[in-house]
Amino acid sequence: MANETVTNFAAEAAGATPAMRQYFAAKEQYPDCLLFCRIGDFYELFYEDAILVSRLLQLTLTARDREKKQPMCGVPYHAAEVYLQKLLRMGYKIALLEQMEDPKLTKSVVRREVTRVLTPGTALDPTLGAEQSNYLASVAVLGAGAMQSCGVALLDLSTGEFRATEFAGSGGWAALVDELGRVRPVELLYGSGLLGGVNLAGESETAVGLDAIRTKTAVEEWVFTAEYAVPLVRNHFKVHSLDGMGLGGHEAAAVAAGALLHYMRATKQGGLEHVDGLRFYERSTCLELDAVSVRNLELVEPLFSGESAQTTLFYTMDACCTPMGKRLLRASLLRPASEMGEIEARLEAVGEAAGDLRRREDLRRSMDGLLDLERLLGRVALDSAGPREVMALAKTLGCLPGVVGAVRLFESARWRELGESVDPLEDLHEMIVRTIAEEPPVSIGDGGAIRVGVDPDLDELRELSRSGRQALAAIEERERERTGIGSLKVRFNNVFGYYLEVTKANAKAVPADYERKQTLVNAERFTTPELKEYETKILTAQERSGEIERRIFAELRRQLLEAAGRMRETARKIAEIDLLGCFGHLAALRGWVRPQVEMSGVLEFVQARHPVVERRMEESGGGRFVPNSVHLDADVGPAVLLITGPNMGGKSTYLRMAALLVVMAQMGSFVPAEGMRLGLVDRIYTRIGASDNVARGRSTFMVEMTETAAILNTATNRSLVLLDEMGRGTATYDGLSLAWATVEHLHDRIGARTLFATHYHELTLLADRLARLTNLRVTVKETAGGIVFLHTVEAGPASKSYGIEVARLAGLPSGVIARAREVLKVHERAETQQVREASPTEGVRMQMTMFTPLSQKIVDRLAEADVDGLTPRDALNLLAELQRELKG
Ligand SMILES: Nc1ncnc2c1ncn2[C@@H]1O[C@H](COP(=O)(O)OP(=O)(O)OP(=O)(O)O)[C@@H](O)[C@H]1O
Repeated sequence: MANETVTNFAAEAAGATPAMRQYFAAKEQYPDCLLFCRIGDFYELFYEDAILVSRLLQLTLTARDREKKQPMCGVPYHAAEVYLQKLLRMGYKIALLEQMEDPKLTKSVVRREVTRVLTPGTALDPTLGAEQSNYLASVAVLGAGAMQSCGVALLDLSTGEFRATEFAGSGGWAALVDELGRVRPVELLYGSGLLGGVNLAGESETAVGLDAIRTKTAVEEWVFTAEYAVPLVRNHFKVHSLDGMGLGGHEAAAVAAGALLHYMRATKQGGLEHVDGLRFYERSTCLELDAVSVRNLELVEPLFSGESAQTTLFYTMDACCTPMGKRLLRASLLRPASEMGEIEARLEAVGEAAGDLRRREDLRRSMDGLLDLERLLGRVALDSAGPREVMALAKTLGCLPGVVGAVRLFESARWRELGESVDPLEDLHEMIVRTIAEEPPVSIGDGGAIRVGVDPDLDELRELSRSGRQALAAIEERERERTGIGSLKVRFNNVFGYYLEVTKANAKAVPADYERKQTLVNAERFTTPELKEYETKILTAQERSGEIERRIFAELRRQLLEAAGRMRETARKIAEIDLLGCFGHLAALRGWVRPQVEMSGVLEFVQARHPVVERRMEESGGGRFVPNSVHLDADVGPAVLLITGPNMGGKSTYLRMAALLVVMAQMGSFVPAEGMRLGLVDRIYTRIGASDNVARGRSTFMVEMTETAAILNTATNRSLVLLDEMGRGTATYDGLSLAWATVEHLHDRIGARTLFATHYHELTLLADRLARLTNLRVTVKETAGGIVFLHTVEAGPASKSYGIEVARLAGLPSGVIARAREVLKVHERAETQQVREASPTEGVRMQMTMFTPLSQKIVDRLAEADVDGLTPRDALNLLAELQRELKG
């Protein structure tokens, strides 16, 4: 997010002090960044930056000059981190202009340079949840039209995960935007010409994609050329060809990745050692969920921001023990598998874990102490890990053999594979424990981080400074006796080094060989030649041991980073182990069953429950979820289920339940039902409820139609389509006609398994015409006191609508309810009349009459007219008459 600069820095620089000239030069170089300029113990901001930041962070705005022409605000250097993180979270970019020399040692002005640019996608956010990723994304578009290919690369610096993919053809851009909508990067890099050249909103109206990305950074266009970007990738990974990463023939993906690496360099991000691999991935290898469905189904985030995350499937299924497992769970929810073998292997492993409480609990307990291996490694690579964090890494590594042991007690193929292939990294654990002290200090500069026995020189120097300190204690004792001053103390500070301190009152008793160093209000400080000698000894010893500790620590860091690839591989395996354990745990705890997956068009579940709603009802003690069944078969049986029934009856819940169970099954999890048969689904489409896109300038109806268009244009007979209350956002007849035609198209042309919930009772008549459409209804019981929702779904169309009843339950004034009943009666009578008038032999026409009565009469007249027998005059008269009728 560029902050607009209005100050003319070139003009300001002309009469500026040397320090400010440095500032202006840096500002020119990084115009889209907030420039934090280090001056002494503060970071200062000037001009527009100062005005903006003082407002955003509630800082006091001052000025550098009397005339207040140079606004200024600042934050203390030591507390800067908090402020920087806040600004990054708001989407701003920050350049740090640091002092490159010790001000004490320079006579002229201190040299300053921008040492690092912090951006939302490159800075580590300490508040990031374990399951969340912090993606920096980059997009590259090569070619045009049918030859176009759109590449995207994603890097999570906190874990080192780096992957790329591309989408070819004219629909490539829309697919890419959709992918971004699902991944939700915090920052997006693009070629400076791109976002202007491609109509962002136009091609993909439905996309949650680009709008949601707060920080978009334009990079020079030439960076996105294959000649420049591809060699960057090759050089970074030290490979001759990108084929090994699966990137051969995927130039757009490689270019996006290269541009991303360029940006890391341009913003001076050090420590990319843990980014040791780049992986090409393909969306088609998983069950595709577009950004709209991910949102509608509340897979990982609640539908409306600000709502509790408890409505998400992620929350309901998160029983993972480790942060790696949580991240994999989240990723799997967004990309469930679509390959039979993979799903079966997982289900088998989950089944084994679910059936054996002892082994399962042993496994889960063995993962209890595991910290975030990937993030710790990330911190080591970025050189922000101190000795304590390295020790924490060791503790985590120390748990690995236990995990491996527990995994090996299982027998199914997937467990065996994992048990045999996971590297317990015992050598790395050993290496750290051998090097770092048991209870190390936070920072390496504090001393004492390296274990005794690692380096003889270090041990000797430590001994020296220790004996030196002992000698000082002895001096203190001796001098107290010699001078008779009981309160005499040997002390130390950074400015004066070691000194003898006596109170003012005792100053007279000081011997002649004491040399005065400093006078305070209540005390005098002295030194002696002997003290000086020890001081030099101790300080040099400390300095030298500090150097040795730093050297050893850096060497350890280097060795750890050399093994970064192994650690990341292990972290991946641990994530998988954790996830399978979690699924096993959930299956056993909640009585979920193994779905039967097959290559067919079937979707069938018996007595299924919506996992999230059921859990929430349990937690709030709000009754019991009523299980329901579904039977669909895209190949031979019913392909479209049309669900009618009152508001609040449970239609949406039923639809969502179907989709969630498919997602769960294809992730390899058991499902909340008595039984489930699932012919693998290639893609889930959802068109559910009103979207809040209105805020972004698109009408609800427009969004609904764009989403429906996407479904009708791309769904296959292996897809699952959910349509909830389609056509509501426009005039009743328009909406009904569109819904009608959509159902026909899905039924006749696509044959996708479809669940269609609607309030248009007229649609239930479609069952007479469409052989593979089945009517279902949610049931209610009418009692003397009103209606009771039973939430059971049964065969047949709903007999009547209960809108007014539901409105009464909602507390509409009784006068309004009574009047609504009257109006309804009038309308119902009129409608019945029209139905009677229509020819009973022509079923289709009768249905049409129900919602286009007027035009139908005209159509009938036209059909009856004997065109050959009409004179031109009669024809004109007929035309005039029909028009009159139309105009009413
Ligand atoms: N099978 C069920 N068992 C128990 N409660 C249920 C069940 N299905 C739905 N409910 C509850 O009933 C309420 C209404 O459900 P839902 O939103 O699915 O109804 P709807 O028919 O789609 O309503 P509308 O037409 O107004 O959108 C929700 O609070 C939901 O938790």
